[in-house]
Amino acid sequence: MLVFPNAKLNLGLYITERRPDGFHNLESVFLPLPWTDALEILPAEPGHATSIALTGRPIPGDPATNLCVRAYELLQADFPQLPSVQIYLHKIVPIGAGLGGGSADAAFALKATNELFGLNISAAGLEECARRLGSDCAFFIQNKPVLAVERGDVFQEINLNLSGTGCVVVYPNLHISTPEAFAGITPRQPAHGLREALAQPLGTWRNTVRNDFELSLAPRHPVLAAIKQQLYAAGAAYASLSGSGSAVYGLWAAGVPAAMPWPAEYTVWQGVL
Ligand SMILES: C[C@@](CO)(OP(=O)(O)O)[C@H](O)COP(=O)(O)OP(=O)(O)OC[C@H]1O[C@@H](n2ccc(N)nc2=O)[C@H](O)[C@@H]1O
Ligand SMILES: Nc1ncnc2c1ncn2[C@@H]1O[C@H](COP(=O)(O)OP(=O)(O)O)[C@@H](O)[C@H]1O
Repeated sequence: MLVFPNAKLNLGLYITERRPDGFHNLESVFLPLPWTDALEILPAEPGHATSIALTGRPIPGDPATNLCVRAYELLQADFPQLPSVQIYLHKIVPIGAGLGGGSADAAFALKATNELFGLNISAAGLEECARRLGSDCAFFIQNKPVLAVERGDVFQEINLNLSGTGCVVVYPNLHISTPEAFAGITPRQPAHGLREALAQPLGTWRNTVRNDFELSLAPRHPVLAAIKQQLYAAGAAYASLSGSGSAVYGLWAAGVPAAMPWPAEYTVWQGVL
C-alpha cells in the first residue's frame, strides 16, 4: 500500500506551562501542508524479517529505529498475527524543521497497516497508538486543522478556511532539535487567545499570532528572523516559524507570490493551501 505522509504548519504556538512529566502544555493550531514523503508497506517475502529501505533526504539515526518501523512494531505487539513487512520510505520533507515529517510518516504507517491488514482500529484507537510515538503524531491520524492543546496531542475543533491562500515554506538547511528548542523556553500565557486571533482576517495575525520558539531561538539562529523579514518584504500577509523550527513560512491571501531568490542550500516549498 502506497501513501503520501504530508507535513504540517503551526499557526501560533504558545508554550504555557511545564508539566510534571517533563513535557510542556501548549496551544497551537496544526494545519496540514501538502508537502509529502512517499511511503509503501508490503508484506515481506516469506522468511524475511521486517526491513526498511530509505531513499531521498538522509534521515539521522539507525533505520531500525525509524518511526515507520516503530509504528509497525507497535501494532505488531497488539496484533501478533501481523506478518513481517518491507517498508519503503522516500524522504522529501525536511527533518528537524518543525514540519512534523517524522510524526507524519509514523501516523501514515499506522493508518496504512490498519487498512492493508484489515485491523479495523478506530480513529481514536490509532490516535492512542500515535501518542506513544510522538506528541504531534496523533494529529496526522485525522489530518485536518485543529486547535491542539496539552502536550499537542489533544484536539479541539476549529473553523478555519484558508483554501486559496498562497504559502511559501523556507527551510534554511538547519536542523533544530525539538528537546533543545524546549530547553530555551520560559512558559507563559499568551497575550491574545489563539482561537479569537485566528478568527480575525489574515492581515491582522502579524500583530496577534506568535510562535514562542521564535524569541528563544533568535539569538542562536539569526537566519530565522532574516527569512521572516524577507517573506514580509515580498508581501506576505503573515509569516512565522513553524513548530520548533527551523522552517519559516509566509502566507499570501491571494495565491502564491512570484519566485523569490533564496540561497542554493535552502529547500523551498511553494503552493496553495
Ligand atoms: C512542539 C511541536 C509543535 O508542533 O514541535 P515540532 O516537532 O513541530 O517542531 C511538537 O508538538 C512536538 O512534537 P514531537 O516532535 O512529536 O515531540 P516529542 O517527540 O513527543 O518530544 C520531543 C521532546 O520535546 C519536548 N516536548 C515535546 C512536546 C511537548 N508538548 N512538550 C515538550 O517538552 C520534550 O523534551 C520531548 O522529549
Ligand atoms: N521517518 C522519519 N522521518 C524523519 N525523521 C525521523 C524519521 N524517523 C525517525 N526520525 C527522527 O526524528 C527526528 C525528528 O524528525 P522530524 O519529525 O522531521 O522533526 P520536526 O517535527 O522537528 O520537523 C529526526 O532527527 C530523526 O532522527
